[in-house]
Amino acid sequence: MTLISVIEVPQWRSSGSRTAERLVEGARLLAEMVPGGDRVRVEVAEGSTPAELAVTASRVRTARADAQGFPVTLGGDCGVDLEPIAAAVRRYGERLVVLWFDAHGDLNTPDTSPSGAFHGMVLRALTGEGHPELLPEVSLDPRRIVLAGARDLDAAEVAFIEERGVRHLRVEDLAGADALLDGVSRAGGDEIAVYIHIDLDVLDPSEFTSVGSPARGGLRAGQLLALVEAVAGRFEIAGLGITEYEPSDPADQATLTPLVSALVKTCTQPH
Ligand SMILES: NC(=[NH2+])NCCC[C@H](N)C(=O)O
Repeated sequence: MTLISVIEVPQWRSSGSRTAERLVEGARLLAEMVPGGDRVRVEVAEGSTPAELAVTASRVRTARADAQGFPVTLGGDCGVDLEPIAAAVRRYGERLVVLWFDAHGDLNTPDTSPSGAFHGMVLRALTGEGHPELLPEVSLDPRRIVLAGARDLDAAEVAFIEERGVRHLRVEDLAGADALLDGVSRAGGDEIAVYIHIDLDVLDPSEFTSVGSPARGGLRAGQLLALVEAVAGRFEIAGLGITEYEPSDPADQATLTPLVSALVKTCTQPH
C-alpha cells in the first residue's frame, strides 16, 4: 500500500468569498476523511498580502520536504496548491501535466483579477506570471495545463487559454472520460505524471453547495470520481489537492466523505 502524506492547509485569506473563514473547518473535515497516512497541519500566516501568503507557502514546502508518501494537500482555498504543484514541476519538469478540476480558471493576474483574491490567480502564478513573491522557481508551461469543468471564466482568462494553448474541457466534454484522457495525453506525451487539483466548486450546486463561489452546470460527484479513476488508471499521479470546502450543509459532508476517500484510494492504487 502506498504511504500517504496528508498536508492540511487551513488558508482562507486568499479566497474572495464572504464566508471564506469556513475553509478552516473545511480543511479539518477534509483531513479527517483521508484514511491513514502521516499528517501535518500547516500553520497559516496572518494576513493576505503576497508576502504573507508566501510565508504559508514556504511552510507547506517545509512540511512536504519532511513527508515521505504520496502528497495529498487539503485546503483551504485553491491557493494552497501553489507549493505542492511547484514542487511537482521541480520534480517532474516537462513530464508534469496539471489537471485542474474547477468551475473557474484561476488564471488571472493582479492586473486582470476582478476580486484581487489570490485563489483566482494561483494557476497563472504557476506559469510564472503574477505577484513576484508568489512565483515558482520553475514555471509550468501553459500547454501542460488541462482545465476540466471550468464554466465561469473572466475575459482575460479566456484570452490566456486561447493564446497560450491551455487545454479546456467543458462539462459537456466530460460525459465520459475519453476526451479527458486524450487531452491529458496530448498535453504531456508518453511518460507523464499528472497532478490532480480539485476545487469542489467543479461539482454542480444541485448536489454540493458548500463552496464560496458556486457556478451552475457542474459535474456530479460520481462523475468526478469516475473521471479521476480513468486518469489514475492510465497515468502516474504526482499528487492530489482538494480545496474550497466551506461546510454549510450536513448533506454535503455526507457526499464528500466517501468521495474523498475514494479519490485518495484511486490516486494511490498500484499500477
Ligand atoms: N478558486 C476559485 N473559487 N476561484 C474564484 C475566482 C473568481 C474570479 N475569477 C476571480 O478571479 O476572482
